[in-house]
Amino acid sequence: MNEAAITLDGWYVLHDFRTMDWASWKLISKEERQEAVEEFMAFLDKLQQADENKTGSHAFYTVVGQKADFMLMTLRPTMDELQQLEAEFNKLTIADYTIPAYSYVSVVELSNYLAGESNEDPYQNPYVRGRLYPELPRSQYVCFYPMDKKREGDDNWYMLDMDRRKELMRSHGMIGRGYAGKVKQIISGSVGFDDYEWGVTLFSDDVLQFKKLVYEMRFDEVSARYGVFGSFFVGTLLEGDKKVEFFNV
Ligand code: VOV
Repeated sequence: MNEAAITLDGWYVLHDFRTMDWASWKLISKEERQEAVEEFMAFLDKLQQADENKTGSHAFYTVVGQKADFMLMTLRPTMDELQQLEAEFNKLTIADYTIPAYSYVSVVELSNYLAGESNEDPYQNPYVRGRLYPELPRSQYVCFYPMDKKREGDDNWYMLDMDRRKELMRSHGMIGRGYAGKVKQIISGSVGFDDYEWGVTLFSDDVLQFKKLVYEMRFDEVSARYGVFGSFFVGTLLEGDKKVEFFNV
């Protein structure tokens, strides 16, 4: 049997994509809308509190295009907490005016492909902890897509031996490194949790860097031969006054 990579697993992640039912939203009174927005803002403040206490993290972005209107991404130490947050959101008045568009369930993951030999407990390493329990940045743009590694005929990632996969991942990492400081990536594993094997979430202040990075990776063997991709979502940060303005009609 082939050797599975050993993963380090961090916070659980829910990407929740919603479309606004603007027609229904316009039918209620201005006061009712204001109350619903205030209630939602209080919910977002509570999420922000968790970010500050480092007991979780979240990101709130619009989505450009017809796939959804906004994305709420939440990270928590347990799947149970994610479920509770999702239920809490669904019970808010604003949720009555949203239509579920897409969701993705995963857990932040680091593999051992490029890890050196060490006797220390990686879960105690501050760098590793920063990656597994990330404080999501407030970058201007987000990009999310799910992906698989192919299992077809001769192109089967899961039939490659460990050394070959290490070699390929090294090349992948080298391309990624060229985007240091420009794009922050969060890779979350979703085998057994959702329809694809990983969720890829990218953050940047320059939206064009998503296109450049994803395009450059397409030529790298890991993506060129083995990458299978789901839908792409791209959006802009909702922060400060923009959060409330978004719901103005
Ligand atoms: C911003 C750039 C960037 C950088 C620096 C980077 C580096 C690295 C390293 C060093 C490693 C391996 C160790 C680990 O950390 O797990 C990975 C791992 C992974 N990556 Fe990556 N990746 C990036 C970016 C990046 C992108 C844009 C994509 C999407 C691919 C594309 O074609 O659209 C991606 C995918 C992945 C996946 C699915 C995995 C897990 C694969 C597995 O089989 O386990 N990744 N990645």
